[in-house]
Amino acid sequence: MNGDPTDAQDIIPRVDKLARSVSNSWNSLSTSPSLAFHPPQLRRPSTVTKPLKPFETKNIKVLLLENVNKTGQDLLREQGYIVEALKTSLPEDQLIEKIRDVHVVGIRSKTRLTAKVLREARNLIVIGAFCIGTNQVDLEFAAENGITVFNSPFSNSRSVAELTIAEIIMLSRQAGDRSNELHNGTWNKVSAGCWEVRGKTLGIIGYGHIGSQLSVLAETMGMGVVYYDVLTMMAMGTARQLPSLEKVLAEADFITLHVPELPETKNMIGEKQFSQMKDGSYLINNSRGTVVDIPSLINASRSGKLAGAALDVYPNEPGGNGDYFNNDLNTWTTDLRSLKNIILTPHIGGSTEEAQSAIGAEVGHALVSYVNEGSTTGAVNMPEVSVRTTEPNLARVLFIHQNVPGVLRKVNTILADYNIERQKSESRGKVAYLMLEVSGAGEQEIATLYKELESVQACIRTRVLY
Ligand SMILES: NC(=O)c1ccc[n+]([C@@H]2O[C@H](COP(=O)([O-])OP(=O)(O)OC[C@H]3O[C@@H](n4cnc5c(N)ncnc54)[C@H](O)[C@@H]3O)[C@@H](O)[C@H]2O)c1
Ligand SMILES: O=C(O)CC[C@@H](O)C(=O)O
Repeated sequence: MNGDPTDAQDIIPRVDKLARSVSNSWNSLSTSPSLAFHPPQLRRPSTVTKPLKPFETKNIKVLLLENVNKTGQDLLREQGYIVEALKTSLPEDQLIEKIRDVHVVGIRSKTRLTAKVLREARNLIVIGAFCIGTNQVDLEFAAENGITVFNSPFSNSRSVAELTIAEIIMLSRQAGDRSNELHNGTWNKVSAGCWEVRGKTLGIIGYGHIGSQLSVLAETMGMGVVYYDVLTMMAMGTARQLPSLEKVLAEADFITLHVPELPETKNMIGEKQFSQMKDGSYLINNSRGTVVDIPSLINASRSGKLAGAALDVYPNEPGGNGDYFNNDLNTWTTDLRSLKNIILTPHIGGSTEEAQSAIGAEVGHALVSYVNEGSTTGAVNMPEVSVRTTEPNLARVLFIHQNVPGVLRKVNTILADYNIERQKSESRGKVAYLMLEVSGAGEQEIATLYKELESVQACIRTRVLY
């Protein structure tokens, strides 16, 4: 990352340097910025052969995939980081090649950052998921290897809720089919099986950010709302929480899914659940493709049990744009395309200018704040720690370590001769994060301190900002 080839043999004795901008509002340290860290798989005592030096911001390498919004890209470029932005995700082999060298990676929903991929990402310190879902990242492996993950928990929620409202009306009026027919030259003016949504019941599965926002919008259109959530959630307006999925399925005219991808939500709606729905009901899935068993949906649609469906997400989605649905992306793609009154959209629920720009700003700021200051506020897999200071001439130590007894004692022994100005520590599962600032340490002392901290058995990753 300092321009040397990142050969594992070379890295072991090397103290890496990362950039720290002096010219941005996130930078609370006014001293010459510098940062050192050691890659996770090199977590063992090593000899620091090069002294720590203040470093250049241009040494931070960022890889952005999946067309991350310009707001986010600009924010990172303004820091002086070297940013490579690609429009698509990458197949695993190409991803592994690219990710080897970078300190920051930004993705959306298509890039799978598995343990296999992350193991190769020896310089990676942080992942930005420029979306809500983080199911595409092995969060536990990342945390246990000192890689912090950020997302944007609600910047696109409104966009998803609005799309869902549009789909409820479009399905209820069979407007998608009528539009397709007219595109093909056929005038087909019918009212049979077309309904107003006023007075109908919407069943929301997963009453979080999106589900609860949708609840408010649906009530303003005169719909009744019932919902199911594993947690007890405060009802918006006159909505009612029901005690089971089955009860919501039995009562609602429209079912809409807003749960995360989890082992418990896989095929949450299958043959049995379709049989529990009202005849002639509608299903909308704008959450994750694994939540609905597609062959069961095809059966329910063909049998007339379902009067319509809208799908924005699929168990298997392509990494970029193209004519994938012509080429049987999944075994059932052709069957799905042949169904009546089914709206198929290419995972665009959160794809609005407003949402993407807000996500770019939110995740971009979180990445800068982590790289430049070590702040994990809002991280999805790390203990949340941040320290704000305006004092000059401090060295900030960031120490991610295994959450085992005795570590703080060892660290404080190492630091015994320094004046610790402040110290914060938090744990989360198997990982703990200690952030502290010392005054009066020169470059040589910092190099020694770094070396000693890094040799603590439980150390996962340490960086020193000065
Ligand atoms: N189509 C898109 O473009 C798009 C955009 C944004 C989000 N999403 C997806 O939508 C999901 C929901 O988003 P959100 O922001 O509302 O998330 P959220 O975390 O705010 O809410 C999810 C809710 O689901 C509940 N839940 C979890 N497991 C459940 C289960 N087994 N049964 C019932 N309820 C359960 C949770 O308790 C929570 O209240 C995201 O995880 C993401 O995968 C899709
Ligand atoms: O933009 C995307 O690719 C994902 C959108 C959505 O599914 C999310 O999780 O926020």
